[in-house]
Amino acid sequence: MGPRSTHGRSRSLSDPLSRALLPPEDESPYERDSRLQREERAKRINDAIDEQIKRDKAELRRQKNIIKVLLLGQSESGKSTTLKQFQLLHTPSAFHQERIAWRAVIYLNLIRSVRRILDALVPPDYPSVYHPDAYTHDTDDIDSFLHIDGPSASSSRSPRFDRYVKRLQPLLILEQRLIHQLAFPDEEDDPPAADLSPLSFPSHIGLPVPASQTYHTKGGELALRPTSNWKKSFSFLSGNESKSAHTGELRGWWEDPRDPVHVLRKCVDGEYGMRALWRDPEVRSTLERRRVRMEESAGFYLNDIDRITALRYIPTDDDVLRARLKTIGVVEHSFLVKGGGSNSKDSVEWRIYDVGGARQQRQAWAPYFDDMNAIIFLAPISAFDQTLAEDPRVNRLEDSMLLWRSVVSNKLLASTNIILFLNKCDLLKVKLEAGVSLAYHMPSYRDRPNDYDSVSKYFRNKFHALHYSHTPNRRRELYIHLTSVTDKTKTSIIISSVRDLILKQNLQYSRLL
Ligand SMILES: Nc1nc2c(ncn2[C@@H]2O[C@H](COP(=O)(O)OP(=O)(O)OP(=O)(O)O)[C@@H](O)[C@H]2O)c(=O)[nH]1
Ligand SMILES: [Mg+2]
Repeated sequence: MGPRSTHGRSRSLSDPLSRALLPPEDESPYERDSRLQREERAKRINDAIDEQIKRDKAELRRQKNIIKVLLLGQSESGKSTTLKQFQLLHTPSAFHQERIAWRAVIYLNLIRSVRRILDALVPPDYPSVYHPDAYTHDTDDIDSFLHIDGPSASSSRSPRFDRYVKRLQPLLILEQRLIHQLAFPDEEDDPPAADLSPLSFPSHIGLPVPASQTYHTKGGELALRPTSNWKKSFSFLSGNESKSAHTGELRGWWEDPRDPVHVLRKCVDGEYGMRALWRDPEVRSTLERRRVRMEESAGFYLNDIDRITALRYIPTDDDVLRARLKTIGVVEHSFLVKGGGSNSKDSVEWRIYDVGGARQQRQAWAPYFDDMNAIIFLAPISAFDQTLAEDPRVNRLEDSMLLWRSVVSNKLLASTNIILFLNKCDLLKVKLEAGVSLAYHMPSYRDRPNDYDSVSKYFRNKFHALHYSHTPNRRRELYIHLTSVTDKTKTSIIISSVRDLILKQNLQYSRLL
């Protein structure tokens, strides 16, 4: 069992019958009363049928010992990371086997961070530096980011930005090659070199192939459909895994000159290499001035450049949990857990559904609403000063709250258990300690203390109150956890308790039937 895609079951929103069912215009008061009574009776019958269908479904699931859990929340809230934690806990050997496949995603995350830094450093009126022609400029004629932004602007003319771009350009070409390899794992060869240019950075990757159903890179972020077989490309040691006849040593990708690790390694050292870029104090201060906090961005590996670019690098569990690959569509992952059925010896099949959280992806959620045992909703509370990637006018926390309100008020979910993860608490702590003020971004916080305990308590109460005032089912208990789902140890404890809770509620519910 493993991830598989599920197709959307669409629900028609328009009702062509409703106009035909409007009451006649010349209806008498008596006719109106009896019509309303008829309609009321019909509604009661209808509701009873709906309820019965739901019970039948639940009963069928119970007999088959299936538990279904839906992960919801905005993009980058941590849904896929939570799914990885479930996998790590219940199918650890499969998770470990797949670690190697994440190498390519982690390389791509690292390159994306480099590209984001270069994007942030590019001066507003800079010529199209990412265009290949830009590299023919006499670098001394081009103002650097240091020159344009800094107070000493008029005194220094440094071409450092251009030197970084030039030095790191092979990474940007490698990025396209990796995307192609992940998107088309069945192709033996690299795309022809001619396909790799011209490059159009920073915000739109010039793809070497026509836009495909398999993946997209809007905003420079890679996303793969669940049907894509991307793990295949990097799942083995370069296809030529073998033992050396002389030494008996394992031979792998590091011996393949075309492996991406070699290009990466060439870009690490030197005055304008990756390591120097990230350590450059002037780069850091420009990032700070422009309020770009790389440490809190998804897929952050800049503090691990040497380890990640080592010849024989194999991702650790933590690396895989931190890897960022945006979800599109719906991914289903299932596994068996011993015990917990109505008979304690039974195995229960768990099916976890991980959806895409970006705004364009949310219409795929509703068809899954009427058939779930529980929902785990993730709200990243560190995001109070950030805006959505898909719409920079919308504050992320505000979006999370609106989403939360619409989920808890949804009638289809009235009898579904809801567990709330107030996530990214590690980042929240760091942010508050760095002095970022919640009240500045959320005036309703007023003059309360800007420390982790007060802020997390405030959010807990806020989300709880939204549930209380909008739920159609006041008897539904809400369970709230403060989480950092990239933390393996803490999250495994939370997941175990969530799992036991869902099982208990499922048994209680089935006893009521
Ligand atoms: N530091 C930190 N990073 C986190 C936490 N939760 C998730 N992340 C990281 O945030 C990024 C986004 O997480 P995902 O799990 O991919 O988010 P998602 O909700 O699946 O996003 P979509 O697929 O776009 O809907 C990943 O790089 C995660 O490793 C957390 O609690 N703390
Ligand atoms: Mg995801």
